[in-house]
Amino acid sequence: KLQLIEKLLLGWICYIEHKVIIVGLDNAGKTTILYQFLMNEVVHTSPTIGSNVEEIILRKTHFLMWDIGGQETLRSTWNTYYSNTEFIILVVDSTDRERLTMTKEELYKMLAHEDLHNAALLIFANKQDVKNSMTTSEISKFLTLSSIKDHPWHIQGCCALTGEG
Ligand SMILES: Nc1nc2c(ncn2[C@@H]2O[C@H](COP(=O)(O)OP(=O)(O)OP(=O)(O)O)[C@@H](O)[C@H]2O)c(=O)[nH]1
Ligand SMILES: [Mg+2]
Repeated sequence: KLQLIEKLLLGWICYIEHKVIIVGLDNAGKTTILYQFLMNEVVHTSPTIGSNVEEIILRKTHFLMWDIGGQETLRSTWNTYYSNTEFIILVVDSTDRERLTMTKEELYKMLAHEDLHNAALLIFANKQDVKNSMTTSEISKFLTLSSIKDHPWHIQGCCALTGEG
């Protein structure tokens, strides 16, 4: 039988909010993914100026999800969101071959930031519904994910419009 103090502790642990940041270049689908998570719906989005923040509860675990605008002028502000971040979700537009180099630069800049040294990384290869989009393994190779040893990471193909992945 749990002692009162253990019950209190357990309740408190379940209530702790885990901070998640959703980053990636503009038009990658970050806001679409956030609201697909939250409401299982495709919302009409416009480019995010600043950020959106929503609380999502999955299996009694609370996540505070920060969806940050990806336009070039906003990228220099990403680091103001880093403190206490446990999970980084990097959204890649799998149709945008030209800008994958830019994504790679942003990724490694982020991973080198001291405020993120304990964060785990999830990469969404979004827009898998589009014909001829890059596969997760192509993206993984291009981003040299296998070289990342100091952060746990995972790459997942998805389509924010259907919620697949
Ligand atoms: N075909 C397809 N289109 C998508 C998908 N996900 C998002 N989109 C579209 O991509 C466009 C940009 O989506 P947003 O979610 O606004 O992109 P964002 O990453 O939040 O962009 P910023 O806020 O500017 O950083 C929208 O027109 C979406 O409908 C997807 O999986 N497949
Ligand atoms: Mg957005």
